Amino acid sequence: MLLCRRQQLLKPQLLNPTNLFLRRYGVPPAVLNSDPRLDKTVQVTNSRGVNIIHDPLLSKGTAFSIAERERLSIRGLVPPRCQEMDKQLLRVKRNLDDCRTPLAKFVFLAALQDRNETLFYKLIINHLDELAGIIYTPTVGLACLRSHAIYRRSRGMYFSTQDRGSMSAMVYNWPHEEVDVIVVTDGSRVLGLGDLGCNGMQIPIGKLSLYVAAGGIRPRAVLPVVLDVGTNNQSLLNDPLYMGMGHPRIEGEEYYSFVDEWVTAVKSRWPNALIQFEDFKYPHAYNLLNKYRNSMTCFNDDIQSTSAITLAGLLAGLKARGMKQEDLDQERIICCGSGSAGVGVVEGIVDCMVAQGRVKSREEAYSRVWMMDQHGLLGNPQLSAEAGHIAPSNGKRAALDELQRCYVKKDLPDGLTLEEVVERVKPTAILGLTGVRGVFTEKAIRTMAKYTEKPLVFPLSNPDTHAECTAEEAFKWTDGRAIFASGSPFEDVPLPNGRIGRTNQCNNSYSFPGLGLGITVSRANRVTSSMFMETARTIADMASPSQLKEGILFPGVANLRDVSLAVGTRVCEVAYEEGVATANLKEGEVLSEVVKNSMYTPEYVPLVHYTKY
Ligand SMILES: NC(=O)C1=CN([C@@H]2O[C@H](COP(=O)(O)OP(=O)(O)OC[C@H]3O[C@@H](n4cnc5c(N)ncnc54)[C@H](OP(=O)(O)O)[C@@H]3O)[C@@H](O)[C@H]2O)C=CC1
Ligand SMILES: CC(=O)C(=O)O
Ligand SMILES: [Mg+2]
Repeated sequence: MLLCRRQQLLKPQLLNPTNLFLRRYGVPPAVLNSDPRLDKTVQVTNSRGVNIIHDPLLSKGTAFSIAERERLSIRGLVPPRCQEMDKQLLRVKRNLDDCRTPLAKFVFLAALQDRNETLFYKLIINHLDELAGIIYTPTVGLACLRSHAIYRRSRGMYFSTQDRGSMSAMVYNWPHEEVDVIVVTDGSRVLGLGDLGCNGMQIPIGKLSLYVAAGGIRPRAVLPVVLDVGTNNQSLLNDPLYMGMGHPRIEGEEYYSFVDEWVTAVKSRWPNALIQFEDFKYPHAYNLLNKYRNSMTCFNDDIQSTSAITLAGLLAGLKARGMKQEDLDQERIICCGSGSAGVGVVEGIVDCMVAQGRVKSREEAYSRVWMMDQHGLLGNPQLSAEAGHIAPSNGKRAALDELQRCYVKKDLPDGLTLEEVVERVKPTAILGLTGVRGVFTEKAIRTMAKYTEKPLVFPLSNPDTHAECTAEEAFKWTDGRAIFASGSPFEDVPLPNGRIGRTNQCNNSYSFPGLGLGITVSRANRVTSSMFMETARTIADMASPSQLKEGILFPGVANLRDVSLAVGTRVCEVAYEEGVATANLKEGEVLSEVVKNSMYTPEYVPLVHYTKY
């Protein structure tokens, strides 16, 4: 039954409309020839009539030409005047501006995406700076919290505990044959908002919207997925509108075999698709990454691409202070948060220090980083006992895993507070990956600024309400000297002396779209560690000297497409250098051009109806 449906689907293709093609596909040349856009490519579809209007990947709203209306049987089904995209953009932007709240804008944009993806992406790309904060953090966080209340229409695929044993059939319910990128979450740690169960679906949708808008992946080749393994969020379980499974999360072997069934199903239909694991709680995030990274094309966004952009921030931060990128080992870095993102980030920093060759060993690199969790510093329990304290590791804290143990400081008492650690360590950089507002206290930041001329203050948690401190606080507590980067966007801060405290957004949205682009174009069969380090280096080199002088570390969000092109090209090169690329390059092809030309741009192309008899 499912296979029959699959066979019925004709893969829409972009083809050159030569006469031969027209004859082969039986489209009356007279109709096609009257289309003024025949010099462009055409898109062939087996849909017609109202189905075209209701298909967001095909619909053009009022922009169907008269010839198209004729040949697609939609004459009379749309208003008479053909309006090109510029008029449509004017209308949707006005409507968007009329929305009073960010959440209302989110709902409006989601509805537009569900009606007409071409127009949606054109609008997003034209106003990336303004709209990234709606379709992505911070507003997407609010949308996740309220997802069960604002739900309008389904997007993506849900695999739940009631689907065990059926997943390899279910994947054929997805209507598109080609899938390049899948973003999957189990909703267990959505941004800094905790367990939101299947409401977490807004995250894969938002990430994939950036894959398309910034990374140039084709809209029909992306698939957002939620694995609904239950939720431990009691208020969602109690809410009659909640749409997910109404039981607590499955754990242990049951959980891992559920994910395994899903992975097997997805790989059976789309063996080459890139899978991005997103917002899985610790330690599932690491366990899944370690289980699959060596056998398929996948990565964990929170662990690996967060590491890339944070490393980029530190490398650019060195240059902003007149140092060299190779001076990374000179930094003293406190990382608040030793979960998925925190450990991923510090591992990336250590990898880079080792690669730069200024430290003699990995152990020496560890000594430049101090890790904290909610119980304080990962330190030496024996020293706590000597100081008369009960160390958190003595009951309060779950046992540290292998990676976390590398960062334990033998010379400092376990469980020291941030203020105490800052006083002893005199850090040059402080990273926040806790998901907790207020972790960067005034005392800690002021003490840091006492010892460091230009402290790097990076409250990286999302959404903005969960950032460890605000931009205003960071600049106030450092007398305007901080170099500031946050996970969610903050406005620049006017300083008393007429200067402006520049803010940077340090979010994995700078890295994953380009990574996906490079991996897709090269058809890499593995995602390698070097891809992340090279992503960091590429982004770290993008700010101009004058921007760096002002404390600007990265190009603005409006330039995400350029960033993704640069990252995509470098990742593609790495894929060929490391022998994991499977796409054949033609003699004389320039990689940057290949990557650039492969990027999707939202334009209407003439539609041609064709049914295979
Ligand atoms: N900017 C970006 O691009 C990204 C930002 N993030 C953000 O990072 C945050 C954390 O994500 P993730 O690592 O996956 O989450 P985890 O739940 O895996 O880890 C959270 C960590 O923070 C620690 N923590 C909690 N409270 C405090 C506190 N008061 N002081 C110090 N540490 C504390 C926890 O300690 P304990 O184990 O003791 O509870 C744990 O180690 C989220 O808010 C997320 O939005 C994530 C990915 C990308
Ligand atoms: C940005 C991101 O991936 C997170 O906050 O989880
Ligand atoms: Mg995430």
